[in-house]
Amino acid sequence: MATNVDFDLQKFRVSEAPCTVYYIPEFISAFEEQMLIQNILNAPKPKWTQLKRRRLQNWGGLPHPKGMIAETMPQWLSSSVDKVAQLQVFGDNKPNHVLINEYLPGQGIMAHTDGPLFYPTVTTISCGSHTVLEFFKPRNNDDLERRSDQAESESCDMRREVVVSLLLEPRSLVIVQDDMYSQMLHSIAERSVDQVSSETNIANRAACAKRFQEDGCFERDTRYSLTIRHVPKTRKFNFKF
Ligand SMILES: O=C(O)CCC(=O)C(=O)O
Ligand SMILES: [Fe+2]
Repeated sequence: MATNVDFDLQKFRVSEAPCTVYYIPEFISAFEEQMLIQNILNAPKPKWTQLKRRRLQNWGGLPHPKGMIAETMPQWLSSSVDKVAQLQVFGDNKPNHVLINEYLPGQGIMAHTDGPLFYPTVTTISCGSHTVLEFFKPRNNDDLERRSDQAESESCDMRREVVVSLLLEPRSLVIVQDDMYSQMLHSIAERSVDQVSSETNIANRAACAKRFQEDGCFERDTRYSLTIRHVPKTRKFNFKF
């Protein structure tokens, strides 16, 4: 997909979802996808953070309310980050943080919000497999405070009603902003097969490949997601002796 200043993002707006979601299929090529997966898997072992039910890599620094100590992005990641930056969804800011999640079939992420640190924009490139990202209304104000690290330690997944779902195909980019970012929780169910039908209320289904237009069950493969965001507060590392 070519990206330039004349690129019309509005064409990719998911009008069936609350404000605001953009979904761009085939945002990266199959070659770029393979290179990303290869580099993710070649990262040094200490780059992985092992959670109870999935593992992740943090690039660009560790986000912190007091400011992120910024680290240079590796070359293999910066071309994808630049491609997203060209869409200008972060205004004049350049995205400076990438969280990479690995999901084996059957793995997911509990309902959470990404919090005020990155508001109002979060963008995600999917590699290796499709998945279904589900959005929920919060049950109360505390619910909106749930971060993914807290959600991870929750023992039971208290059911909420799905408001809307997005089908994220491999090589796609999804952009979530505004109320959809701040007023709803999102999660990926721990399933190895996703059922797609009119009942599953997938807001971007019309924008997906032909195979997803027919009702059916779709097996997940291993998925790597690159969540690319802008952390406004950064600081230099201080040595304290
Ligand atoms: O893997 C995804 O698409 C979602 C990841 C996510 O929600 C997060 O890391 O906060
Ligand atoms: Fe998230």
